[in-house]
Amino acid sequence: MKKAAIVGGTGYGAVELVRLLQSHPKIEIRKIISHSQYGNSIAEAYPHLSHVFEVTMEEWNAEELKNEIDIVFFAAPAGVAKELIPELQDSPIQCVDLSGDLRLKSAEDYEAWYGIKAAPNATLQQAVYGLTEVFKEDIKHAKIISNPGCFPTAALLGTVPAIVHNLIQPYPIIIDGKTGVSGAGRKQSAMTHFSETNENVTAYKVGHHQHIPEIDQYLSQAGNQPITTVFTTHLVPMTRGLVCTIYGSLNRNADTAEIISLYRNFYEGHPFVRIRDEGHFPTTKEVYGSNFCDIGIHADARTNQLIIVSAIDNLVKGAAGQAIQNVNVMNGWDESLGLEDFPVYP
Ligand SMILES: NC(=O)C1=CN([C@@H]2O[C@H](COP(=O)(O)OP(=O)(O)OC[C@H]3O[C@@H](n4cnc5c(N)ncnc54)[C@H](OP(=O)(O)O)[C@@H]3O)[C@@H](O)[C@H]2O)C=CC1
Ligand SMILES: CC(=O)N[C@@H](CCC(=O)OP(=O)(O)O)C(=O)O
Repeated sequence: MKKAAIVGGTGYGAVELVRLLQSHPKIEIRKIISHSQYGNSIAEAYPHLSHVFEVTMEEWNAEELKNEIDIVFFAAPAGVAKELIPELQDSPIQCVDLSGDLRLKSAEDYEAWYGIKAAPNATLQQAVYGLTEVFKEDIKHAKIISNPGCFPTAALLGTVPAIVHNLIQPYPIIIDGKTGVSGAGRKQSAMTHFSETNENVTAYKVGHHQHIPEIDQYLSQAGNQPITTVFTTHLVPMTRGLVCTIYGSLNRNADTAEIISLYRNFYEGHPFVRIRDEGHFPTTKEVYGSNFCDIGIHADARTNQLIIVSAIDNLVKGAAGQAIQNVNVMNGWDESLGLEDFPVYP
Protein backbone atom coordinates (compact mmCIF):
# COMPACT_ATOMS: atom_id res chain seq x y z
CA MET A 1 0.00 0.00 0.00
CA LYS A 2 1.17 3.57 -0.75
CA LYS A 3 0.71 6.03 2.09
CA ALA A 4 -1.03 9.32 1.29
CA ALA A 5 -1.42 12.70 2.98
CA ILE A 6 -4.05 15.32 2.10
CA VAL A 7 -3.39 19.05 2.62
CA GLY A 8 -6.36 21.40 3.07
CA GLY A 9 -8.17 18.89 5.28
CA THR A 10 -11.35 20.83 5.94
CA GLY A 11 -12.09 21.67 2.30
CA TYR A 12 -14.44 20.03 -0.17
CA GLY A 13 -11.62 18.75 -2.36
CA ALA A 14 -9.99 17.02 0.62
CA VAL A 15 -13.19 15.41 1.83
CA GLU A 16 -13.92 14.16 -1.69
CA LEU A 17 -10.44 12.61 -1.79
CA VAL A 18 -11.27 10.89 1.52
CA ARG A 19 -14.52 9.50 0.09
CA LEU A 20 -12.92 8.16 -3.09
CA LEU A 21 -9.75 6.80 -1.48
CA GLN A 22 -11.78 4.64 0.92
CA SER A 23 -12.29 2.17 -1.93
CA HIS A 24 -8.79 2.47 -3.39
CA PRO A 25 -7.00 -0.89 -3.10
CA LYS A 26 -3.46 0.52 -3.27
CA ILE A 27 -3.59 3.80 -1.32
CA GLU A 28 -4.25 4.35 2.37
CA ILE A 29 -4.70 7.79 3.91
CA ARG A 30 -2.15 8.26 6.68
CA LYS A 31 -2.39 12.01 7.32
CA ILE A 32 -4.87 14.82 6.92
CA ILE A 33 -3.12 18.19 7.17
CA SER A 34 -5.13 21.21 8.31
CA HIS A 35 -3.68 24.64 8.96
CA SER A 36 -6.83 25.86 10.76
CA GLN A 37 -8.08 22.81 12.67
CA TYR A 38 -5.08 20.58 13.40
CA GLY A 39 -5.64 18.59 16.60
CA ASN A 40 -9.33 18.08 15.76
CA SER A 41 -10.87 15.05 14.14
CA ILE A 42 -11.94 15.57 10.53
CA ALA A 43 -15.33 14.22 11.65
CA GLU A 44 -15.81 17.41 13.70
CA ALA A 45 -15.66 19.44 10.49
CA TYR A 46 -17.61 16.77 8.57
CA PRO A 47 -20.00 14.80 10.81
CA HIS A 48 -20.94 12.52 7.91
CA LEU A 49 -17.54 10.89 8.56
CA SER A 50 -18.38 10.10 12.23
CA HIS A 51 -17.54 6.52 13.19
CA VAL A 52 -16.22 5.75 9.72
CA PHE A 53 -13.21 8.08 9.34
CA GLU A 54 -12.20 9.92 12.50
CA VAL A 55 -8.59 10.81 11.73
CA THR A 56 -7.05 13.56 13.85
CA MET A 57 -5.80 16.33 11.59
CA GLU A 58 -2.17 17.45 11.83
CA GLU A 59 -0.01 20.46 11.11
CA TRP A 60 2.19 20.59 8.02
CA ASN A 61 5.59 19.05 8.78
CA ALA A 62 7.72 18.37 5.69
CA GLU A 63 10.28 16.20 7.52
CA GLU A 64 7.58 13.90 8.92
CA LEU A 65 5.99 13.59 5.49
CA LYS A 66 9.34 12.65 3.95
CA ASN A 67 9.72 9.83 6.48
CA GLU A 68 6.19 8.48 6.38
CA ILE A 69 4.39 9.37 3.17
CA ASP A 70 4.57 8.40 -0.53
CA ILE A 71 1.92 10.70 -2.06
CA VAL A 72 0.72 14.18 -1.05
CA PHE A 73 -2.51 15.66 -2.44
CA PHE A 74 -2.66 19.46 -2.12
CA ALA A 75 -6.31 20.59 -1.89
CA ALA A 76 -5.74 24.15 -0.69
CA PRO A 77 -6.36 27.48 -2.43
CA ALA A 78 -3.95 28.89 -4.99
CA GLY A 79 -0.81 30.16 -3.27
CA VAL A 80 -0.33 27.25 -0.85
CA ALA A 81 1.10 24.35 -2.89
CA LYS A 82 3.65 26.55 -4.64
CA GLU A 83 5.17 27.31 -1.22
CA LEU A 84 4.98 23.75 0.18
CA ILE A 85 5.88 21.50 -2.77
CA PRO A 86 9.47 22.85 -2.95
CA GLU A 87 9.95 21.59 0.64
CA LEU A 88 9.37 18.03 -0.64
CA GLN A 89 11.18 18.23 -3.96
CA ASP A 90 14.37 16.59 -2.65
CA SER A 91 12.35 13.47 -1.69
CA PRO A 92 10.66 10.78 -3.81
CA ILE A 93 7.19 11.90 -2.69
CA GLN A 94 4.67 12.20 -5.53
CA CYS A 95 2.78 15.51 -5.33
CA VAL A 96 -0.59 16.29 -6.89
CA ASP A 97 -1.77 19.90 -6.71
CA LEU A 98 -5.49 20.51 -7.17
CA SER A 99 -5.02 24.29 -7.26
CA GLY A 100 -4.00 26.45 -10.19
CA ASP A 101 -0.49 27.12 -8.84
CA LEU A 102 1.42 25.05 -11.39
CA ARG A 103 -0.90 25.07 -14.39
CA LEU A 104 0.38 28.14 -16.24
CA LYS A 105 3.90 27.62 -17.51
CA SER A 106 4.59 31.34 -17.73
CA ALA A 107 5.23 32.98 -14.34
CA GLU A 108 4.11 36.33 -15.80
CA ASP A 109 0.76 34.81 -16.84
CA TYR A 110 0.26 33.31 -13.38
CA GLU A 111 1.01 36.59 -11.68
CA ALA A 112 -1.31 38.47 -14.04
CA TRP A 113 -4.29 36.09 -13.68
CA TYR A 114 -3.89 35.01 -10.05
CA GLY A 115 -2.48 38.25 -8.65
CA ILE A 116 0.18 36.54 -6.55
CA LYS A 117 3.82 35.59 -7.04
CA ALA A 118 4.41 32.48 -9.17
CA ALA A 119 5.98 29.19 -8.03
CA PRO A 120 9.76 28.77 -8.26
CA ASN A 121 10.76 27.99 -11.83
CA ALA A 122 12.15 24.53 -10.92
CA THR A 123 8.76 23.51 -9.50
CA LEU A 124 6.82 24.96 -12.42
CA GLN A 125 9.00 23.17 -14.94
CA GLN A 126 8.78 19.80 -13.16
CA ALA A 127 4.98 19.83 -12.99
CA VAL A 128 3.04 17.87 -15.60
CA TYR A 129 -0.50 18.96 -16.49
CA GLY A 130 -2.81 16.15 -15.42
CA LEU A 131 -5.50 16.09 -18.09
CA THR A 132 -5.22 12.33 -18.06
CA GLU A 133 -6.75 11.42 -21.41
CA VAL A 134 -4.64 13.91 -23.35
CA PHE A 135 -1.27 13.91 -21.55
CA LYS A 136 -1.16 10.33 -20.25
CA GLU A 137 2.30 9.52 -21.62
CA ASP A 138 3.85 12.49 -19.75
CA ILE A 139 1.85 11.71 -16.59
CA LYS A 140 3.34 8.18 -16.49
CA HIS A 141 6.76 9.68 -15.77
CA ALA A 142 5.69 12.62 -13.60
CA LYS A 143 6.58 13.27 -9.95
CA ILE A 144 4.57 16.48 -9.64
CA ILE A 145 1.09 16.73 -11.16
CA SER A 146 -0.72 19.98 -11.74
CA ASN A 147 -4.33 18.82 -11.71
CA PRO A 148 -6.52 20.71 -14.20
CA GLY A 149 -9.21 23.17 -13.16
CA CYS A 150 -12.77 21.93 -13.27
CA PHE A 151 -13.87 24.05 -16.25
CA PRO A 152 -10.68 23.34 -18.26
CA THR A 153 -11.26 19.60 -17.77
CA ALA A 154 -14.71 19.69 -19.37
CA ALA A 155 -13.76 22.35 -21.94
CA LEU A 156 -10.55 20.67 -23.10
CA LEU A 157 -11.93 17.11 -23.23
CA GLY A 158 -14.78 18.49 -25.35
CA THR A 159 -12.61 20.56 -27.69
CA VAL A 160 -9.22 18.84 -28.11
CA PRO A 161 -10.38 16.13 -30.60
CA ALA A 162 -12.00 18.77 -32.84
CA ILE A 163 -8.80 20.83 -32.86
CA VAL A 164 -6.42 17.88 -33.27
CA HIS A 165 -8.49 16.67 -36.24
CA ASN A 166 -8.72 20.18 -37.71
CA LEU A 167 -12.51 20.00 -37.65
CA ILE A 168 -13.06 23.57 -36.42
CA GLN A 169 -11.37 26.92 -36.87
CA PRO A 170 -9.08 28.05 -34.06
CA TYR A 171 -11.03 31.30 -33.69
CA PRO A 172 -13.63 31.95 -32.46
CA ILE A 173 -14.22 28.99 -30.16
CA ILE A 174 -16.92 29.95 -27.66
CA ILE A 175 -17.16 28.06 -24.37
CA ASP A 176 -20.20 28.69 -22.23
CA GLY A 177 -19.64 27.18 -18.75
CA LYS A 178 -22.11 26.53 -15.95
CA THR A 179 -21.21 25.23 -12.53
CA GLY A 180 -22.73 24.21 -9.22
CA VAL A 181 -21.86 26.10 -6.07
CA SER A 182 -19.48 23.48 -4.57
CA GLY A 183 -17.00 24.65 -7.23
CA ALA A 184 -16.33 27.63 -5.00
CA GLY A 185 -15.31 25.41 -2.06
CA ARG A 186 -16.64 25.37 1.49
CA LYS A 187 -15.56 28.87 2.42
CA GLN A 188 -18.43 31.30 2.63
CA SER A 189 -18.84 34.28 0.34
CA ALA A 190 -21.55 36.68 -0.73
CA MET A 191 -21.63 35.08 -4.18
CA THR A 192 -22.35 31.59 -2.82
CA HIS A 193 -24.81 32.67 -0.10
CA PHE A 194 -28.13 30.75 -0.39
CA SER A 195 -30.15 33.89 -1.10
CA GLU A 196 -27.83 34.83 -3.95
CA THR A 197 -27.69 31.41 -5.63
CA ASN A 198 -31.19 30.03 -5.06
CA GLU A 199 -33.46 30.54 -8.11
CA ASN A 200 -30.73 32.60 -9.74
CA VAL A 201 -28.17 32.25 -12.53
CA THR A 202 -25.15 34.54 -12.45
CA ALA A 203 -22.40 35.15 -14.98
CA TYR A 204 -19.19 35.74 -13.01
CA LYS A 205 -15.53 36.65 -13.58
CA VAL A 206 -16.53 37.65 -17.14
CA GLY A 207 -13.39 38.24 -19.20
CA HIS A 208 -11.03 37.59 -16.30
CA HIS A 209 -11.64 34.01 -15.14
CA GLN A 210 -8.38 32.27 -14.14
CA HIS A 211 -9.29 29.30 -16.35
CA ILE A 212 -9.12 31.37 -19.57
CA PRO A 213 -5.31 31.21 -19.94
CA GLU A 214 -5.29 27.57 -18.81
CA ILE A 215 -7.76 26.49 -21.51
CA ASP A 216 -5.90 28.50 -24.17
CA GLN A 217 -2.48 27.20 -23.15
CA TYR A 218 -3.38 23.51 -23.27
CA LEU A 219 -5.69 23.72 -26.29
CA SER A 220 -2.83 25.44 -28.13
CA GLN A 221 -0.39 22.76 -26.96
CA ALA A 222 -2.67 19.87 -27.97
CA GLY A 223 -3.48 21.52 -31.31
CA ASN A 224 0.08 22.69 -31.96
CA GLN A 225 -1.09 26.20 -32.89
CA PRO A 226 -2.00 29.37 -30.96
CA ILE A 227 -5.66 29.30 -29.89
CA THR A 228 -7.63 31.98 -28.07
CA THR A 229 -11.04 30.98 -26.75
CA VAL A 230 -13.98 33.06 -25.55
CA PHE A 231 -14.94 31.57 -22.17
CA THR A 232 -17.66 32.67 -19.74
CA THR A 233 -18.78 31.01 -16.51
CA HIS A 234 -22.18 30.96 -14.84
CA LEU A 235 -23.14 29.94 -11.33
CA VAL A 236 -26.34 27.88 -11.27
CA PRO A 237 -28.39 26.78 -8.26
CA MET A 238 -27.15 23.23 -7.75
CA THR A 239 -24.50 21.72 -5.52
CA ARG A 240 -22.36 19.62 -7.84
CA GLY A 241 -21.92 19.46 -11.55
CA LEU A 242 -20.50 21.47 -14.39
CA VAL A 243 -21.31 21.68 -18.07
CA CYS A 244 -19.55 23.43 -20.93
CA THR A 245 -21.38 24.07 -24.19
CA ILE A 246 -18.78 24.70 -26.86
CA TYR A 247 -19.26 26.29 -30.30
CA GLY A 248 -16.72 26.18 -33.14
CA SER A 249 -17.00 26.93 -36.87
CA LEU A 250 -16.67 23.77 -38.94
CA ASN A 251 -13.83 23.75 -41.46
CA ARG A 252 -15.59 21.36 -43.80
CA ASN A 253 -18.84 19.55 -44.33
CA ALA A 254 -19.05 16.86 -41.72
CA ASP A 255 -22.10 15.19 -40.28
CA THR A 256 -22.74 14.44 -36.64
CA ALA A 257 -22.34 10.68 -37.00
CA GLU A 258 -18.89 11.08 -38.56
CA ILE A 259 -17.73 13.41 -35.78
CA ILE A 260 -19.09 11.12 -33.06
CA SER A 261 -17.14 8.27 -34.57
CA LEU A 262 -13.98 10.42 -34.70
CA TYR A 263 -14.41 11.37 -31.01
CA ARG A 264 -14.96 7.73 -30.05
CA ASN A 265 -11.75 6.75 -31.79
CA PHE A 266 -9.88 9.60 -30.07
CA TYR A 267 -11.00 8.40 -26.64
CA GLU A 268 -10.73 4.67 -27.30
CA GLY A 269 -9.13 2.97 -24.30
CA HIS A 270 -10.00 5.89 -21.99
CA PRO A 271 -12.65 4.54 -19.63
CA PHE A 272 -13.85 7.88 -18.23
CA VAL A 273 -14.90 9.65 -21.41
CA ARG A 274 -18.28 8.59 -22.77
CA ILE A 275 -19.38 9.93 -26.13
CA ARG A 276 -23.16 10.01 -26.43
CA ASP A 277 -25.11 8.70 -29.40
CA GLU A 278 -26.42 11.17 -31.97
CA GLY A 279 -29.22 13.35 -30.60
CA HIS A 280 -28.24 12.72 -26.95
CA PHE A 281 -26.60 15.31 -24.71
CA PRO A 282 -25.33 14.77 -21.16
CA THR A 283 -26.80 16.32 -18.04
CA THR A 284 -24.81 16.99 -14.89
CA LYS A 285 -26.94 14.51 -12.96
CA GLU A 286 -25.83 11.72 -15.27
CA VAL A 287 -22.22 12.06 -14.09
CA TYR A 288 -22.96 13.07 -10.45
CA GLY A 289 -20.47 11.58 -7.99
CA SER A 290 -18.52 9.83 -10.77
CA ASN A 291 -15.27 10.37 -12.65
CA PHE A 292 -16.98 10.41 -16.05
CA CYS A 293 -16.81 13.19 -18.59
CA ASP A 294 -19.81 12.75 -20.88
CA ILE A 295 -19.84 14.46 -24.27
CA GLY A 296 -22.68 15.06 -26.73
CA ILE A 297 -22.07 16.35 -30.26
CA HIS A 298 -24.15 18.09 -32.94
CA ALA A 299 -22.89 19.36 -36.30
CA ASP A 300 -25.32 22.14 -37.17
CA ALA A 301 -25.67 22.30 -40.96
CA ARG A 302 -27.78 25.48 -40.82
CA THR A 303 -25.08 27.56 -39.09
CA ASN A 304 -22.00 25.48 -39.92
CA GLN A 305 -21.27 25.26 -36.20
CA LEU A 306 -20.01 22.26 -34.25
CA ILE A 307 -21.84 22.21 -30.90
CA ILE A 308 -20.29 20.12 -28.13
CA VAL A 309 -21.80 19.58 -24.68
CA SER A 310 -19.34 18.31 -22.05
CA ALA A 311 -20.46 17.46 -18.50
CA ILE A 312 -18.51 16.45 -15.39
CA ASP A 313 -18.84 16.39 -11.62
CA ASN A 314 -16.61 19.31 -10.63
CA LEU A 315 -15.43 17.60 -7.44
CA VAL A 316 -14.65 14.24 -9.07
CA LYS A 317 -13.39 14.44 -12.68
CA GLY A 318 -12.90 18.18 -12.06
CA ALA A 319 -10.77 17.69 -8.94
CA ALA A 320 -10.35 14.68 -6.59
CA GLY A 321 -11.23 11.93 -9.06
CA GLN A 322 -8.87 13.12 -11.77
CA ALA A 323 -6.15 13.57 -9.11
CA ILE A 324 -6.52 9.89 -8.17
CA GLN A 325 -6.67 8.87 -11.84
CA ASN A 326 -3.34 10.64 -12.33
CA VAL A 327 -1.77 8.93 -9.32
CA ASN A 328 -2.93 5.60 -10.76
CA VAL A 329 -1.23 6.41 -14.06
CA MET A 330 1.95 7.66 -12.34
CA ASN A 331 2.24 4.37 -10.49
CA GLY A 332 1.50 2.13 -13.46
CA TRP A 333 -1.80 0.91 -11.99
CA ASP A 334 -5.16 0.51 -13.72
CA GLU A 335 -6.32 4.12 -14.03
CA SER A 336 -9.81 3.22 -12.74
CA LEU A 337 -8.69 2.11 -9.25
CA GLY A 338 -10.84 3.79 -6.60
CA LEU A 339 -12.98 5.41 -9.29
CA GLU A 340 -15.29 2.61 -10.32
CA ASP A 341 -18.47 3.82 -8.59
CA PHE A 342 -21.42 4.51 -10.87
CA PRO A 343 -22.90 8.02 -10.91
CA VAL A 344 -25.50 8.68 -8.20
CA TYR A 345 -28.95 9.03 -9.79
CA PRO A 346 -31.36 10.69 -9.40
N1 LIG B 1 -14.30 22.75 -5.49
C1 LIG B 1 -14.05 22.37 -6.73
O1 LIG B 1 -14.95 21.94 -7.47
C2 LIG B 1 -12.66 22.45 -7.28
C3 LIG B 1 -11.61 22.96 -6.55
N2 LIG B 1 -10.36 23.03 -7.10
C4 LIG B 1 -9.24 23.58 -6.36
O2 LIG B 1 -8.93 22.68 -5.31
C5 LIG B 1 -8.46 23.42 -4.19
C6 LIG B 1 -9.33 23.08 -2.99
O3 LIG B 1 -10.65 23.50 -3.27
P1 LIG B 1 -11.86 23.29 -2.28
O4 LIG B 1 -11.58 22.12 -1.42
O5 LIG B 1 -13.08 23.32 -3.07
O6 LIG B 1 -11.77 24.62 -1.40
P2 LIG B 1 -12.26 24.84 0.09
O7 LIG B 1 -12.34 26.29 0.27
O8 LIG B 1 -13.45 23.99 0.37
O9 LIG B 1 -11.07 24.25 0.96
C7 LIG B 1 -9.74 24.64 0.86
C8 LIG B 1 -9.05 24.28 2.16
O10 LIG B 1 -7.70 24.72 2.07
C9 LIG B 1 -7.24 25.08 3.36
N3 LIG B 1 -6.69 26.42 3.32
C10 LIG B 1 -7.36 27.58 3.16
N4 LIG B 1 -6.52 28.63 3.22
C11 LIG B 1 -5.30 28.11 3.44
C12 LIG B 1 -4.02 28.67 3.62
N5 LIG B 1 -3.83 29.98 3.56
N6 LIG B 1 -2.99 27.85 3.84
C13 LIG B 1 -3.18 26.52 3.89
N7 LIG B 1 -4.37 25.94 3.72
C14 LIG B 1 -5.42 26.72 3.50
C15 LIG B 1 -8.41 25.02 4.29
O11 LIG B 1 -8.31 23.81 5.03
P3 LIG B 1 -7.52 23.71 6.41
O12 LIG B 1 -7.83 24.95 7.16
O13 LIG B 1 -8.12 22.50 7.01
O14 LIG B 1 -6.08 23.60 6.09
C16 LIG B 1 -9.60 24.99 3.39
O15 LIG B 1 -10.67 24.31 3.97
C17 LIG B 1 -8.52 24.89 -4.58
O16 LIG B 1 -7.27 25.29 -5.08
C18 LIG B 1 -9.56 24.90 -5.67
O17 LIG B 1 -9.38 25.99 -6.52
C19 LIG B 1 -10.10 22.55 -8.35
C20 LIG B 1 -11.09 22.02 -9.11
C21 LIG B 1 -12.46 21.95 -8.65
C1 LIG C 1 -18.29 28.33 -8.49
C2 LIG C 1 -16.84 28.72 -8.54
O1 LIG C 1 -16.46 29.75 -8.02
N1 LIG C 1 -16.02 27.87 -9.14
C3 LIG C 1 -14.62 28.12 -9.22
C4 LIG C 1 -13.93 26.85 -9.68
C5 LIG C 1 -12.49 26.93 -9.33
C6 LIG C 1 -11.67 25.73 -9.66
O2 LIG C 1 -11.99 24.83 -10.39
O3 LIG C 1 -10.53 25.64 -9.13
P1 LIG C 1 -9.18 26.45 -9.45
O4 LIG C 1 -9.35 27.81 -8.89
O5 LIG C 1 -8.21 25.61 -8.76
O6 LIG C 1 -8.96 26.49 -10.89
C7 LIG C 1 -14.34 29.26 -10.20
O7 LIG C 1 -15.04 29.40 -11.18
O8 LIG C 1 -13.34 29.96 -9.99
